[in-house]
Amino acid sequence: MQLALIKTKVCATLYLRYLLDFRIYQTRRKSHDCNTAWTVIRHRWMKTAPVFCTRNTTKMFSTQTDKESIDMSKFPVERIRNFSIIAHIDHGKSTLADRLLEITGAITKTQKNKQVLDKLQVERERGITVKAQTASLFYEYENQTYLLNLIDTPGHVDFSYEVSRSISACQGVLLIVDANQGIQAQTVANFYLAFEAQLTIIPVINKIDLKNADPERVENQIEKVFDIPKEECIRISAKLGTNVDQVLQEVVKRLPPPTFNREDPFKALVFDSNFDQYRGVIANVALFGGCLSKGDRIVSAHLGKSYEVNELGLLKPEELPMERLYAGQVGYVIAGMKEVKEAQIGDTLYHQKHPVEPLPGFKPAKAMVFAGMYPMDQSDYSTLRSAVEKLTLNDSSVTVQRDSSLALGAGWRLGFLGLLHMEVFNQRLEQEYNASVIVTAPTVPYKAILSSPRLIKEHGREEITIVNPAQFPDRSLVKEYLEPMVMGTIISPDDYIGKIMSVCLNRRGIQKNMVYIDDHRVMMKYLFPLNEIVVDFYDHLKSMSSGYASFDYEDAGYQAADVIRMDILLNGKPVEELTTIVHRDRAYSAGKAMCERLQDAIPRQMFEIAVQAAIGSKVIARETIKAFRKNVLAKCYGGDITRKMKLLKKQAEGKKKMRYIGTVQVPKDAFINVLKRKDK
Ligand SMILES: Nc1nc2c(ncn2[C@@H]2O[C@H](COP(=O)(O)OP(=O)(O)OP(=O)(O)O)[C@@H](O)[C@H]2O)c(=O)[nH]1
Repeated sequence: MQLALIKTKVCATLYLRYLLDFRIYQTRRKSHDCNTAWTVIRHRWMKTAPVFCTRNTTKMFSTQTDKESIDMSKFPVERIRNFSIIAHIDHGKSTLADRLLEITGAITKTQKNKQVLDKLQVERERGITVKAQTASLFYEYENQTYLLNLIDTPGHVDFSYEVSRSISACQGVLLIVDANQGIQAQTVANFYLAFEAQLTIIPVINKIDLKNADPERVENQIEKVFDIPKEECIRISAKLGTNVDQVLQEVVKRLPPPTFNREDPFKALVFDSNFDQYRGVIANVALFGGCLSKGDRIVSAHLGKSYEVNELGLLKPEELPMERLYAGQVGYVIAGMKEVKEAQIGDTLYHQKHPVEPLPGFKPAKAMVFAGMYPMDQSDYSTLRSAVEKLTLNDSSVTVQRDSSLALGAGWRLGFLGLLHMEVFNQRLEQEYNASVIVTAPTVPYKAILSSPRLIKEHGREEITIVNPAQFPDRSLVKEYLEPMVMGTIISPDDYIGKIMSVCLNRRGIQKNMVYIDDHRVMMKYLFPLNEIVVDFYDHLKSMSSGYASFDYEDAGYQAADVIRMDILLNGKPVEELTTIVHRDRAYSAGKAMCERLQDAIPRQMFEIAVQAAIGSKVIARETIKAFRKNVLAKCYGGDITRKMKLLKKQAEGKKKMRYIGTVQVPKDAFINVLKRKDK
């Protein structure tokens, strides 16, 4: 009795302290935003309250720890919500995810926890999500505990396949739109991914705390472009926490629970996978039926290999081992897989004894950008090889092929999902493995329909894919070349329409559609050859529109193209790494521009350098890099002109000889810089 009295007294004191805290917090922030303040207070309360309160009181303030004891075998599927956050880059997915984790008590609110779901160093530095992360959150709503599985998705076009797989593990999505920037190209692309998967979409307008925020305008855009009534939008500030609690409530109210059955045979979708040095592959899975226990034998549908489950559990976001996972839940599985290639994103897992139809939508990652990668110093080859091997263990979407070049030595030809993917890979090599590499200009995969019986026999088929321009077959051996196309979406303020159209035309873009999404912003659809946009199109678009235009693209298959191979010769010797594939109509201008850029990029040397662009044996452009010239006449004061002429002639002969035997030093960064174009 006395103990109960003490407990009540302490609780009352604490309560008063927190009320006081609440006032102080509000005044300090000079804001009247009760929700934000309440979130902070509630969080502090949650940390101390369980010590003093009875179980019923604690239930009001859900903590993660007491939920760990929940018996998942009895947890009803109706109280599970699987959802994803999708948005244009930088619209605040990771920040909102962090807030949701804080509210549900999965993490504490400290500065260190910024971007908890963005685990890679490059992610935190660049502020982009590269690998999707998952967290299971327990949330208390109307005296019921809900299990909310949040799947954070990457925000860049390069990773749209991962986004599509994450989405297929969900029943609904939060579509985040920045209250200042409004709908951007990637918002549209992500919306359609969710819409086509028939998911419930909750539009969330973020960053309402910004001075230039105009949530009203964004709501109108959402209504116009996506046909979602503007009343359904939730206005939040993920940074301050404003209305974030409402987001969780709406997730519970609006999203349907998964409809999967525990009695069905076990079936799970792999929507992400990571490699752990000590434990092997950790596959993130969503259970579409049945249940999975430790020790079960499972099979991956794509490779048909079988494994024994060593460990499984929930992600909160750290791993929480469990004995079993049930239909409707999302978690991780460790089953002795040695490479991420064994747990490919989109693959299906099933019980060895109960085979099932694989889930639809699986496609192996498709590399869209290829580049050569060589060690800066050939003696570092083996160190770099082990670094590349380790990184590719963790990223199944990178394709690796051995390659070697006269100028750069032994290396690899790597295939990436896109340019950002390639840059991130390089950055990780440098940061995590301290490797320094030379990367050649990226190219896209072309196709050729062969006509030469010899080549058809050699390849065993008529259609071949060419990922290295140096291996581009000659026109005379080919019926037709095909190039990869993409459907691009550009959203921009209408002030820049003229400039954007001329750049798109310059890049062989064909306009397919143009609509106003509000009074000043326009959305344009263009069909582009991938090659034209892969290197620097987005940078140009951004700079010409003062950063306002956004761009996204999706695969649009292959199309016949009149493309040819252009070689670059330095003093008559072809440099394989600079060979490119260009459209015939642009060969002259591209060749001239390449020569000019190389002239700037290659420093003057002791002998003259002829920089030439050639198609077959025909030289189409030429620039000359003048030699350094020692003043051989310095010591001739006055005197006979014939002596001077003799000295100059001797010098010229020496240079000529040197030109044939000397090797041209090409700076390493020239290999990528020469391909960047200047659009007018
Ligand atoms: N003012 C303000 N800034 C915000 C808010 N939410 C996010 N930000 C900021 O916006 C920037 C981008 O936020 P992120 O959460 O990294 O965005 P993201 O969508 O996860 O980005 P990607 O992972 O690259 O797709 C960060 O600098 C955040 O601090 C908000 O509500 N208000």
